[in-house]
Amino acid sequence: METIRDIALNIRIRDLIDMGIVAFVIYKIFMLIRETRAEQLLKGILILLVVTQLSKSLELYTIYWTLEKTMNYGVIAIFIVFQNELRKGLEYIGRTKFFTDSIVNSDAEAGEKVVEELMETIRSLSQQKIGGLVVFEREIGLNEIAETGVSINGDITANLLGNIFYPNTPLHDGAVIIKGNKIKAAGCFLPLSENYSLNKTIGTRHRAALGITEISDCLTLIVSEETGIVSIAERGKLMRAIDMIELKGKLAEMYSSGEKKKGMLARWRNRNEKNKVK
Ligand SMILES: Nc1ncnc2c1ncn2[C@@H]1O[C@H](COP(=O)(O)OP(=O)(O)OP(=O)(O)O)[C@@H](O)[C@H]1O
Repeated sequence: METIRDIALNIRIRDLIDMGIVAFVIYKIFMLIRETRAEQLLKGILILLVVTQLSKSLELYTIYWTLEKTMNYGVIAIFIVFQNELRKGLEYIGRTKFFTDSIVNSDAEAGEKVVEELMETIRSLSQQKIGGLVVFEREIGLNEIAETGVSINGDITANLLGNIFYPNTPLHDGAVIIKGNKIKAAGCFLPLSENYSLNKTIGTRHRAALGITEISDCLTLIVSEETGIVSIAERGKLMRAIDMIELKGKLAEMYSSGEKKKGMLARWRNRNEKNKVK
C-alpha cells in the first residue's frame, strides 16, 4: 500500500506522458491486429505468460522450465510465421501522414483532366471488350512491381492507354502502373491473390488485380476481356460490375484528395518553397 502511495505521490507529468504513449501504442497495435491471425497469437502469448508466471509462483519447475524455453524459441518462430503481418504492420507505421507525401500531387484542374482521360480509356476498353489492368500506386511504393514491366513515364492519355492495351501489341499483357499524373510502367507482372476462398470462375487478371491490393494500399481497375465488365479491387476486396458513375466518383475522389492527403513533411516542404519564392 505504502509503495503504491509513494508512486502516486512521486509521479511526474513526464511519467504520465510516458504511460500515455505506451497505452496509445498498445491500443494502435491492438486495432491493427484485430480480426487477424495475429490477434489469436497475441491471446496465446498472454495466456502462456500468465501460466509461466503461475508455474513459477507455484514452484512447478518442470512446467516453468518447459514454458520458459518454449517462449524463448517461440519468438523466433513468430518472426518466421508472421512475416507477412509484421511487414504490413511496419508498412502501416511508414504510411503515417508525418512521413508520407500525397498520392496525387495534382492541382484540381490537372486532376480533372486525368479523370476524364481515364474514364474515356475504361469506357472504350469496356465497349470493345479489350482486357485492361490499371494499378494506382498510393503511399506504398510499387517500384519492384514496375520493374517487372517496361518503364513509360508518360502522361495519362486515353490514346496512350488504348495503345498499351490494344490486343497483340507488346505491352498489352500485364498491368499498367500509374503514379499521380504519370503512367509509370506497363506490362507489369502482379502477384496473384492468396485468397483461396475466391470463386473458381475468377480468372488470373482479376486474381492479379486483387493480389497487389493484398500487399499494398493501391487501387486496381480491371476491364474484363470476356465480358467488358469493369471491376475495382482495393484492400483485398473485389467489387465487380462497377457502373461508370460509381467509377468516376472513385477516381475523382482519388484525384481530388492530393491536398488533403499531404503529409506534414510535404506541407512543411511546400511552405518552405513558397517562402523561398517570396
Ligand atoms: N500475374 C499477372 N499480372 C498481370 N497481369 C496478368 C497476370 N496474370 C494474368 N494477367 C493478365 O490477364 C490475362 C489473362 O486473363 P484471364 O482470362 O486468365 O483472366 P480473367 O480474370 O478471366 O480476365 P478476363 O475477364 O479479362 O478474361 C493475361 O493475358 C494477362 O494480360
